[in-house]
Amino acid sequence: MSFSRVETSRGELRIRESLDDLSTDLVEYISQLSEASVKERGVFTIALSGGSLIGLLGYLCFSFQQSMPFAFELFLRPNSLVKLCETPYIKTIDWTNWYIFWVDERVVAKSHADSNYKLAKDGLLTKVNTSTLHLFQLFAEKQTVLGGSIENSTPLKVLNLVPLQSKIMPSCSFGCLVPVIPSHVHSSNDSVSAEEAASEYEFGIRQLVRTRVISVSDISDCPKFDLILLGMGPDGHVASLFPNHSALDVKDEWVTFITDAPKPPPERITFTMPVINSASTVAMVVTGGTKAEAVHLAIDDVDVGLNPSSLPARMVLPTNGKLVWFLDREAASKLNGVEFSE
Ligand SMILES: O=C1O[C@H](COP(=O)(O)O)[C@@H](O)[C@H](O)[C@H]1O
Repeated sequence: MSFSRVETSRGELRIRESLDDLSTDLVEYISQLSEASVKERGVFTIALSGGSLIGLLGYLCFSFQQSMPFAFELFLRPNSLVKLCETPYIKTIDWTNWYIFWVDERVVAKSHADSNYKLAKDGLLTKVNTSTLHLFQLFAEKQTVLGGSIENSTPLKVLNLVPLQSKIMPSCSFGCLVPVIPSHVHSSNDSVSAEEAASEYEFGIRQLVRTRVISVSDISDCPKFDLILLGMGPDGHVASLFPNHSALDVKDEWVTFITDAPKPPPERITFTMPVINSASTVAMVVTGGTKAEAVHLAIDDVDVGLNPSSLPARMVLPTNGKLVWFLDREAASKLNGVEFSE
């Protein structure tokens, strides 16, 4: 089985043979959502989880770097334009219009190895910024040699970087060149208690809903993120919503806190289930055989027992949005009716 895509009552299943294929598919999916959202509303609001998910997003940076050599080819031989405009080379992401949030955060310093912010910063945000910085530096060097001006550089236009350039580096000062705009990165306060961090984080989100950076749900007052990316633990927890925990019952808050997570560290803040289920799209990204049983219980038509909160992942079902599962072969191995060829 190389790739299987199945519609179920528990969302769309996208099952890939290898982690590489899964990562490519996930990144392609995110860039399509980002493009559609930026076209429609001018922004893309994405909430990240921590854990193994972040490693799978690395291709977001790679696909960007991959386009660079072709940009150079175009720069030196303008008639290669057609080739560069073909996918996947034109597939770039409008990072400046991304607004980034965290679905959950561990209450530790931002520099701590357990911090979900640090994980995404090191594994994604810094890499994106470094790639772009290199791209601009290389173009600028070439332009100087050829006596041109970087402002009119065709590669920048083709790679859709001209708006970025005028927005954040009108003076061509590379020092401040970062495509992911720092003020669009909304992480929680790491110097206060879990309770305060949750309420501050919710307050910040409320401001952005008020100014319509984040949309509002059509059926409640909840924020409607364009995309919420969720991982899942082997126990079926999502975000920092653990099985049978009272945080699963919180309905009147957007962000809550816990001090007794069964998985360390114990203190965490997390989006509540109503916020998760108000997103336009929720992507559940699950890999590895240790999660196969939870995947089966969360997706298949089975009786999970009396209490739905025994499996938080099964409670994820956007009310007015889309649920998509990105699974590798191992994670999908216990699903009913999915056949794998050798
Ligand atoms: O503790 C957490 O765990 C989940 C799942 O992590 P994984 O490493 O098993 O993929 C993660 O989604 C969540 O953000 C994190 O805080």
